[in-house]
Amino acid sequence: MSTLSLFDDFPPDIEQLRQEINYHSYRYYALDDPQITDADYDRLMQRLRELEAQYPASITPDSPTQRVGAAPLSAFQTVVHEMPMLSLDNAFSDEDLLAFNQRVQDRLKSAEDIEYACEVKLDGIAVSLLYQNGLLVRGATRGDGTNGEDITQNVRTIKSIPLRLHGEGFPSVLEVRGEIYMPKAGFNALNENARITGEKLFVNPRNAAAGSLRQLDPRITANRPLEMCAYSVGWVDGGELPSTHSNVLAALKSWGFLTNRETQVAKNIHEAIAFYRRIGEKRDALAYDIDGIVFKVNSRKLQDSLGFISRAPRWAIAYKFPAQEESTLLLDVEFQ
Ligand SMILES: NC(=O)c1cnc(OC2CCCC2)nc1N
Repeated sequence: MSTLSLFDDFPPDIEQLRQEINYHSYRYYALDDPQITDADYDRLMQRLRELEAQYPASITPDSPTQRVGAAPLSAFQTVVHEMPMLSLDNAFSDEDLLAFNQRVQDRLKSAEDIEYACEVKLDGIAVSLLYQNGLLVRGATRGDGTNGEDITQNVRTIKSIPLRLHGEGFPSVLEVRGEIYMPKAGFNALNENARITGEKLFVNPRNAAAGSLRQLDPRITANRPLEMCAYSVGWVDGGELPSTHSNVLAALKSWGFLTNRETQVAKNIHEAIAFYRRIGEKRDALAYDIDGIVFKVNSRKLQDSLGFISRAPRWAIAYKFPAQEESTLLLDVEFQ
């Protein structure tokens, strides 16, 4: 059956309604600027569910009604990352950061100021999302950097993860990397509910996010308040990326991803340190846990010439904040 005839048989508003809902999701999650109320959004979703129940053949994998799969998995499959997911070198003082900047300049044989992209370091679970021709085909944990776990069913339930990329100009193969985390408010509500129902409490939002992603039943994951923030690109094919990391983040936002609003470009390492101070002062007021700031050489050409030391890039460093109040760590198997 040709696509044309497929849609000929259904009222055209099913596809149009789907696109309208996806547009409102884009405005809500990527632009943080919704045009309709949550109640109106829910009414549109209810309408789509009714129409798809009437015309089941019209359902597409990227329909917003298809986020929660049915059958729980018996186990997670292993995914081999086409490009290793790297870890980050740490800095614990201004001196460490200045030394990092000096190493970058020495390596580049340049005394020029280095421009840095400055990002909050979200305290969640690193994840890889693979898109082919704009459709989400795979979600995986970082694992050991080379082998991760296939959690596609679970990432599909997270509303800030687009099932289909928005807009255009994206490469035919695009691997987006980011952090899945649980905002503080969602964590507190989840634990409040667990207290009432006598279920296990989570120690902190990171553990709660890891526990929620580790569920073999996606219906449980679907009920957890998880968000995903994109912060880099891995494997790319069939297209070019912008020349700076900050413009890659802008492109990811235009394609429908949540990117962190605190992100800024520092002209040099001294502005980077000022950014670290400023975010450090507002850390407790942020809606999510962070454990530092990630500084990345903004020029992707310079990133390529700097390369990596074994598993950590020479072009990026995490400047950590002092650990917050130590919580009694319950034994809990976690995703890396
Ligand atoms: N937890 C974060 O928020 C975070 C982690 N990692 C990175 O970038 C790494 C990825 C590959 C080299 C630099 N950025 C982040 N914002």
